[in-house]
Amino acid sequence: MRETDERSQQGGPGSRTVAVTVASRIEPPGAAASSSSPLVQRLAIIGLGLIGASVGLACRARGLAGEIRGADEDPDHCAQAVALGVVDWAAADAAVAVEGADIVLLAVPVGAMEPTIKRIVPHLDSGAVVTDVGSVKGLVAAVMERLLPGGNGVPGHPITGREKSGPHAASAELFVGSKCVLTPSASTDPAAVLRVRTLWRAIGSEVLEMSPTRHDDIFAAVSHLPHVVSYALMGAMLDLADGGDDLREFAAGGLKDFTRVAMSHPVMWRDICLANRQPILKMIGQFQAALDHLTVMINAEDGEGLYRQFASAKAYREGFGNGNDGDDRKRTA
Ligand SMILES: NC(=O)C1=CN([C@@H]2O[C@H](COP(=O)(O)OP(=O)(O)OC[C@H]3O[C@@H](n4cnc5c(N)ncnc54)[C@H](O)[C@@H]3O)[C@@H](O)[C@H]2O)C=CC1
Ligand SMILES: O=C(O)C(=O)Cc1ccc(O)cc1
Repeated sequence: MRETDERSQQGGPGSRTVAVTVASRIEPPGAAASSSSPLVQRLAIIGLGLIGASVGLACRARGLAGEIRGADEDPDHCAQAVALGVVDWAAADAAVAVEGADIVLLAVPVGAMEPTIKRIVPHLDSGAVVTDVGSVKGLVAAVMERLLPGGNGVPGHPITGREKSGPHAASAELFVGSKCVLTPSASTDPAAVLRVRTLWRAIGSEVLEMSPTRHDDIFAAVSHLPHVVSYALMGAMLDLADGGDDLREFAAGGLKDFTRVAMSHPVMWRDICLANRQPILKMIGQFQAALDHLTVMINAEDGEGLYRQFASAKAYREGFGNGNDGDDRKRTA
C-alpha cells in the first residue's frame, strides 16, 4: 500500500518551491543490501527523466540506497518522481539535493552537465563521488577534471535506453544485462571508480572502461550516426508532406523500425550532436560515401554489385542478433 503525505520542499537561493508527494519506501523481495548497510548512504540524482529515474527505481528495488534525493528543473518531473517512488524528496535546485550525498548522479542532457556541475560544486560534501550518464564523454570528462580536481568525478555512460523520456518511462530493470562504460582518467581516484562500478554492477550492468576519445568515436558510429540518419529520413518524409504528399498512412514495419529513435527527445540529441561534433561529422561523411556507392550502382544498373553489397550487409547485421536488443522486455510504457 502506498503511504502519501503532501509537503512543500523549499530549495536554496533562486530555487522554486516544489510541492511533492512522498511515497513509502518500496521493499522488494530479495533486496540486495540490508537497510543498515546500503551501498550508498544518500544518493542524489540530478535530472529525473528516463535514465535518472531508472537508476533511482533500480536502487530502490534492490535496497541499495539509504536515502535518494532528486532535483529537476521541471517541477512536474520532481512531483512525478516522488509519486513513483523514485526519490524520497525532490527540489528544483540541484545544490540543495546534493547536500550530504555520498554519490551524486548527473542525468541531465549533455549540454546541461557543465552548468549543473558548477552549481553543485560548492555544496558537495568532501569525498562525495560525482558521476554522470551522458551519451558523450569527452566534454563531460574535461568539465569534471576542471571543476572536480580531487579526482572524485567519474564519467559514465549506460549503454541502454529508449526513445521515451521523463520519469514515467523509467524502469527498475532497464540496466539488467546492459553495458556501462566508464571513462576515468589517470587523476581519477580509483576508490571513486570502484564505488561507481559497484553501483552499476548492483543494478545489472557489465562495466567497461575506456578513454573518452575512444568512447566518443565508438558511439558516433553505433549510436549517434543512426539517430542522425533516422532524423534525416524523417526530415525527408516531412519535406514530402510539406509539399502536400503525406505518405505516413502507407508506412509498414520497415520505416517504423528504422525511425523509432527519431521519436527521441530533441534536446538530448541536439546536445549530443553539438558535444560530439567531429566524430559525428566523420561518420556522416562515411555514410554519405556509402550512399554515393549505392547511388552509382543503382544508376549503373549494377545488379551484381547491389546483390553483393546487400548480402554482405545482411550477414553483418545478422551477426549482432535480433531486430532489437531485447530491451522490449524491460519497457514499461
Ligand atoms: N535516453 C536514452 O536512451 C539514454 C540517455 N542517456 C543520457 O542520459 C541523460 C538523460 O537522458 P534521459 O533521461 O533520456 O532524458 P530525459 O529527457 O528523460 O530526462 C532529462 C531530465 O533532465 C531534466 N533537466 C534538463 N535540464 C536540466 C537542468 N539544467 N537541471 C535540472 N534538470 C534538468 C529534464 O527536465 C528531464 O527530467 C542524457 O545526458 C543522455 O545523453 C544515456 C543513455 C541512454
Ligand atoms: O532507443 C534506443 O534504442 C537507443 O539507442 C537508446 C540510447 C540512446 C542514447 C544512448 O547514449 C544510449 C542508448
